[in-house]
Amino acid sequence: MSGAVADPRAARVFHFVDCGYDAARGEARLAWRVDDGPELIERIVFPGAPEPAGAERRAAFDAALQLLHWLAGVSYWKAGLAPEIRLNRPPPPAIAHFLTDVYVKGLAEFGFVNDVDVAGRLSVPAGPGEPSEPRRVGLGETALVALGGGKDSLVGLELAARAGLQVRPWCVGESRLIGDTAAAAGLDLLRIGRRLAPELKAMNQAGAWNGHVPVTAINSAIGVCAALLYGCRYVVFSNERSADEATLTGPGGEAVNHQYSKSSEFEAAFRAVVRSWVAADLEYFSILRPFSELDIVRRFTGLERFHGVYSSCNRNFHLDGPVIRGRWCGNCPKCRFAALSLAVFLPPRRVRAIMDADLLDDPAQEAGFRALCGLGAEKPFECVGEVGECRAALRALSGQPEWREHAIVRRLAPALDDVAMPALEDLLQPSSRHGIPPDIAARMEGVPG
Ligand SMILES: CC(=O)N[C@H]1[C@@H](OP(=O)(O)OP(=O)(O)OC[C@H]2O[C@@H](n3ccc(=O)[nH]c3=O)[C@H](O)[C@@H]2O)O[C@H](CO)[C@@H](O)[C@@H]1O[C@H](C)C(=O)N[C@@H](C)C(=O)N[C@@H](CCC(=O)O)C(=O)O
Ligand SMILES: Nc1ncnc2c1ncn2[C@@H]1O[C@H](COP(=O)(O)OP(=O)(O)OP(=O)(O)O)[C@@H](O)[C@H]1O
Repeated sequence: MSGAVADPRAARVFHFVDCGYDAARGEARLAWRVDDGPELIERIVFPGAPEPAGAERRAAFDAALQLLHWLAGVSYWKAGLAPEIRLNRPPPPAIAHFLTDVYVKGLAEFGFVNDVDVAGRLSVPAGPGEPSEPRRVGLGETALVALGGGKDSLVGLELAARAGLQVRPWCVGESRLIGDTAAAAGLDLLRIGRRLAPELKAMNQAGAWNGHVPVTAINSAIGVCAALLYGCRYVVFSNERSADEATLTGPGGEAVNHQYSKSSEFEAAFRAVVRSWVAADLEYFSILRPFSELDIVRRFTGLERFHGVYSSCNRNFHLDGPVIRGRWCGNCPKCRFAALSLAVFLPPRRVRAIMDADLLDDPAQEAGFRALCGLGAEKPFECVGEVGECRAALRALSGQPEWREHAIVRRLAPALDDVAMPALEDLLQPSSRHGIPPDIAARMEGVPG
């Protein structure tokens, strides 16, 4: 028996057992099993124990919960990479294809780091038929805007509000820092609970496969469930166009993108599945898709009320809470990218006030900044801007008297003469490629940048 723990890598069959919603407790229960091991149960808690109003919305919610069950299974399937998958409800072929794509591309970093062929091990069986006739469920006008504690979602929240959307910020998990950002916006935060199956920890300790998962895909499906429970028409994420750049190219020539489930490819595919499988009048989109990371940072520098509460450092966002004392660890790719990008638009004094450090003047950080700029090292597996953006940012700093003598700028600027990079002005131009509903996109055009 391989079961859930004994030897997690000996898994043969991964079962999608079932999923359900207890409206009295506001709790969704998602269950899987590896071989004949115990059920692995993940719980999602929706505050206020909401119930979907009416039969059509109930049917749409059941479909959304099913979609969440299929997507959240990635955390548990990846632990054993069982070659056979059995589903209590096999998806129609188009959705089986979508799930295969999300698992393979969303686990590309996992596969690369572990040197394991995810696509070769994955087989998602399809059931008969296509998604049924798209249903319309008649939701209210509120926009559920996902918050992640960082600058992107705060710029997204601000933009949505300024474009006239009735915004309701929400997040998955207990992060206090995310709560602080919502408070700084003067808005109540809808906090959705998520408890992974406790057995996963023991499986990891027993040597299960482990690595990065497409967490934004899971959060997106949770957002769609919430929209149906709370009666909101829009599920808004703040994923930037820079998230489309692959982190690196794998040995078979495939793109390995740490941010796959933030990409426009995922967004478009997920939106199509939501429309056909869940509800045709529920809108899922990223409000920041037209913008580069540098443009988002430029916009963020004007939102001073968030500067003392937010953080982009992922050391804040572990399931068991932060693993740092302050808001910035000061020594990771995200902290370095924050320092570099803020510096393009703010003087040293103000960057130091935000991050409590001046990373651009710390020679010990040179290798990390080289990696961001693709100067002899690979782009890191983290949510950072494009290599071209980092180069353009550094080049801009080399022309600014208050930054050009900083150790990192002085050391790396000469290397920029030999590499290609986009012009900063081009990076600050919005793109017209996005999935924002046309009426909202039109209203966004009137919002000052
Ligand atoms: C905070 C963080 O960076 N976590 C990554 C880290 O996990 P760690 O063990 O250090 O801490 P936890 O996040 O608390 O995870 C504990 C274990 O649980 C597994 N797990 C967690 C969430 C989940 O949905 N499924 C899971 O199986 C996890 O594997 C741990 O064993 O390292 C892990 C392994 O590489 C990463 O998987 C953890 O990443 C989290 C899932 C996470 O939330 N990361 C975001 C900060 C993140 O990377 N966001 C991306 C979004 C990209 C996307 O395509 O969605 C980004 O900002 O670019
Ligand atoms: N705990 C969470 N609950 C719901 N949505 C989340 C959560 N964490 C991140 N997100 C959303 O996922 C997307 C990607 O997160 P990301 O970390 O890039 O954004 P951020 O935290 O706003 O900005 P930054 O780039 O500064 O870290 C954003 O839309 C964000 O709102």
